[in-house]
Amino acid sequence: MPHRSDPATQKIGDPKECYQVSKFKDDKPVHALPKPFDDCVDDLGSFIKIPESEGGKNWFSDRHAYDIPSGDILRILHYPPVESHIDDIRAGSHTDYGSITLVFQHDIGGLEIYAGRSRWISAPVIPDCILVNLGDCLEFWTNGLLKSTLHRVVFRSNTQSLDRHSMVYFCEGYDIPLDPVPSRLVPGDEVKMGESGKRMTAAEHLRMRLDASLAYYVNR
Ligand SMILES: O=C(O)CCC(=O)C(=O)O
Ligand SMILES: [Fe+2]
Repeated sequence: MPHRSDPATQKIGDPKECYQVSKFKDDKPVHALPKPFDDCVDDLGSFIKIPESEGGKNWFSDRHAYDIPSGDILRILHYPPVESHIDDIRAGSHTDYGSITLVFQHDIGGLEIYAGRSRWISAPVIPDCILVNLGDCLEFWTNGLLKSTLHRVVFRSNTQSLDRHSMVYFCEGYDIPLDPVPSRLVPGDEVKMGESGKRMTAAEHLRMRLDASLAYYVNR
């Protein structure tokens, strides 16, 4: 089913295809968190200064432990070349839904990050580098101190006729409330409520965003 990254404005889906791998279970192959993520979650906890009595530097890694349920996905993307296209967009503007996203680009660029005031800046392909995007859950957990990055993928005139490939690892929480973390650096302690009347969780947020991006096709 075509996927609309920007369901509010896109009529048809993104001109792209992808293959997604979720965590394997019960002795079937499993995907551990990529090393860069493992290496940085503890630092994030220290940076936010969560008291040790409240989970401290392990606050984030505890919520991304491998053996608890999560919606983690490895998405393998192929953006085919197009002869003529309606607009210049290979993937519509969107934020990612989870905590952080690791983007592995290869050769063909096109990823752009929204810099405010209608300006988009290019996130070029840097050899051997992984681009890290912050997602919605991190914005909720830090009550807006860290921003979920609006981004998109565009055609470049010199590479429009070429295939583009990328791999993206989405770190998603699951049954984890999206309340602000207990830190003096994070303003407010308001609890975010979900549609069920219970505290909104990362899984519920993920479901809502996925439903919104696919609703057009389901309701047609
Ligand atoms: O292909 C890329 O470089 C980014 C893709 C992306 O932002 C996404 O799938 O959420
Ligand atoms: Fe994205």
